[in-house]
Amino acid sequence: MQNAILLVSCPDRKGLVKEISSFIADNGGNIVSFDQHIDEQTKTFLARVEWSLEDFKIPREKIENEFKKVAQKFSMNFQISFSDYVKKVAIFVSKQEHCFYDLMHRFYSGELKGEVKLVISNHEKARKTAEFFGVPFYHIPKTKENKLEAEKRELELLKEYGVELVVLARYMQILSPKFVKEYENKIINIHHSFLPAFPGAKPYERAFGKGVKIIGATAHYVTEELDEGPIIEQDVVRVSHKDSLEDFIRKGKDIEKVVLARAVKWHLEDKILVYNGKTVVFE
Ligand SMILES: Nc1nc2c(c(=O)[nH]1)N[C@@H](CN(C=O)c1ccc(C(=O)N[C@@H](CCC(=O)O)C(=O)O)cc1)CN2
Repeated sequence: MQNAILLVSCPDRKGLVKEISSFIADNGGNIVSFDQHIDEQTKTFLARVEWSLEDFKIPREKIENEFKKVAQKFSMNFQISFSDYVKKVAIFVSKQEHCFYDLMHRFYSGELKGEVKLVISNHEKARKTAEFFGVPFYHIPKTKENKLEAEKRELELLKEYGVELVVLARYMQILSPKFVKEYENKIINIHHSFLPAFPGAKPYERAFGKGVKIIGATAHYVTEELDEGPIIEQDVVRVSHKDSLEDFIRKGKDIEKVVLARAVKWHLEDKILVYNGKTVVFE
C-alpha cells in the first residue's frame, strides 16, 4: 500500500475540507481516510488525510511543494508523509528494562512499523537484550559533570544512523534544551504516573505515600520542561490499601508498556498532530 498522509492544522473556516479534497481528487488521488476535528476553544481546524498514490499525478517528491500553494492561502501548518516509509528509531534506556524489552519484541514481531537502528544507555545492563535482537548498543554513562559531552556523542550517533524518532524507555536522565530542540516532537518519553500528578522522580513511591486509588502511566513528547510535554497517551489501573509499593510498581509496569507502545505506534503511523502544547490522535 502506497499512500500519502497529510497532517494539517490552521484557523478554522468554511471550505477547508473542499480545498483539501479537491487538491487530492483534481490530481487523481483517491481518499482512503479523512479525519478532522475542530478545537472550538481556539477555532482551530485539525485533520489527517490519507490517500492512495495509485494514479496520483504529482510525484511524491513534489507533493509538499504543490500543497504549499493551498497551505499558504489558509495559513496551514502541514506535514506530508508516506505510509510505506519506515522511520529510523533510537531507544534510550537506563536500568529498568521492561518497556525496552517490550518495545524490542513489538518491533521484532512487526507490530511496530519502524527500524530500531541503535540502543543508547547510561548503564551496561541492557546490552545483552539489544544484542539478542541484533541492535547496536552504545553505553554512554552520564554524570552531572559530563552530561553535555555525553549528549554530544549521543547526537553524533543519532545523526550517523539517521534517527527520526527517539524513544525514552524509562531513561532516567534529563535531556538538555539543545538536545530537545534538535528533535522537537520526535522524542517520546514514558512517565510512570498519570500526569500531571507526580511529575519527576519516584512517582510510585510518592503515590503510595498519598494513598491514591489509581496509578497510571503517561506517554508524552519531551520538552525542556520535565514531564510537561504534549500528552500522547495515558492509562490507569486501580490500587487499594491491600497493595504494597511493590504491587504498585508491578501493576504500573504493565500499564507503562502498553501506553508507550500505543504512543510509538501512533507516531510511526503519523497519527499524532501536536498543537498548542496538546495532541490530537487520529486513531
Ligand atoms: N528535557 C527532558 N528530559 C527528560 C524528560 C522530559 O520530560 N524532559 N523526561 C524524563 C523521564 N523522567 C520521568 O519520566 C525523569 C528522568 C530523570 C529524572 C531525574 O531527576 N534525573 C536526574 C538523574 C537521576 C539519576 O542519575 O538516576 C538528572 O537527570 O539529573 C527525572 C524524571 C527523561 N528526560
